[in-house]
Amino acid sequence: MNIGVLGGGSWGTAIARLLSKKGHDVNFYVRNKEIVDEINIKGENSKYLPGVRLENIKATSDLFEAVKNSEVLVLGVPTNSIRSVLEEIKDYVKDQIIVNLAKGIEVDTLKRVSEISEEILPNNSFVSLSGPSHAEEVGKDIPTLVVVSSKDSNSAKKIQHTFSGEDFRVYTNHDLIGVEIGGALKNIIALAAGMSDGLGYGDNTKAALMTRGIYEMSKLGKALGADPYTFNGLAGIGDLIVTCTSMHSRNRRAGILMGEGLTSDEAAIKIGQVVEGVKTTKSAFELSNKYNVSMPITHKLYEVIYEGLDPRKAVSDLMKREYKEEMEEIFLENTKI
Ligand SMILES: NC(=O)C1=CN([C@@H]2O[C@H](COP(=O)(O)OP(=O)(O)OC[C@H]3O[C@@H](n4cnc5c(N)ncnc54)[C@H](O)[C@@H]3O)[C@@H](O)[C@H]2O)C=CC1
Ligand SMILES: O=C(CO)COP(=O)(O)O
Repeated sequence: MNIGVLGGGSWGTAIARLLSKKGHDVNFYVRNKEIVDEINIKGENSKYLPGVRLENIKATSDLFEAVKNSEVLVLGVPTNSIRSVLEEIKDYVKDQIIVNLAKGIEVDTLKRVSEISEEILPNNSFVSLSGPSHAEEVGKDIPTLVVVSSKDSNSAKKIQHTFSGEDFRVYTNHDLIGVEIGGALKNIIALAAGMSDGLGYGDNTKAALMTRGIYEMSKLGKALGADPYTFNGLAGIGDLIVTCTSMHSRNRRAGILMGEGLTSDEAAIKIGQVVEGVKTTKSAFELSNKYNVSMPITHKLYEVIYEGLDPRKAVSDLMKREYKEEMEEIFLENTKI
């Protein structure tokens, strides 16, 4: 199959390699010309995925070239660049299936990536790929399980078969909202878990953040129309575990730096790659207000990032909240768990 992969960061590169190893013809759009040359001449993207050999991938800085003959188009750019990339390609796109890799909620519109795609490319099927999958490990063929979701189950199944391989097992899930919201919100909790590590707190604190974190992710998901059970799966708890515990995680590492005293901007510069959780914290904060969902961790993180609250004070504020029942009645209503 002829596949265009758009976005030459770590995840786009790992996925371009995975698809080319499966025998697909990969046209890889990378904005930076020096990286294009390095991939084509030396078979490496040393800035974003050092030490990983890239073979049979045609990198190009010509967006049209990557789009024109493709049957599937993979979006590997960060969430807040998706709109501008889709606007740029919309006149050349035919009937390709769009596969999104980004995990976030657009900050200006509070839209999920599927909603942005539907707005700009209403006639193209859209599939979201999510789950615990660091590029650094997929680039080394370490066994990984992910999930794909779409409103069109045939497209989801097609992408499941297109991407699955010996070391990369793809499930389908019918709950597109849950899959997208899980992937986006886990980055917020990973920032908080990293911050807890940076402050010198322990495993108890991190386990608490992860457990209460998945609860608030599920609550917002439910309010937005997701099946809360999806948050028990790969796109929910699975991705939350890997992002809160792995040193590959950009969000966790940024959180550690913030716990050590850096601002979110300083931390993001030091990481040198997209830290999606920073903007998603703002999106989720606004969604939780709009839908009247209590999300205390997200709200405290919002205050740390956008209002300069001291992270140690944020933890102490969370500890001093009124005593309550673990699960709210309203959440348990019509919930399968
Ligand atoms: N890195 C990982 O292990 C994983 C990342 N993701 C998600 O994938 C998305 C991309 O993440 P990474 O690859 O880690 O980011 P990254 O920071 O490594 O790379 C982002 C790439 O997008 C390019 N880009 C940004 N705006 C662009 C535009 N308008 N036009 C063309 N290129 C543009 C940048 O130049 C850069 O090459 C994020 O939403 C992230 O949450 C999901 C799963 C795993
Ligand atoms: O989504 C990811 C792993 O599943 C990547 O998370 P980070 O962006 O925090 O590295």
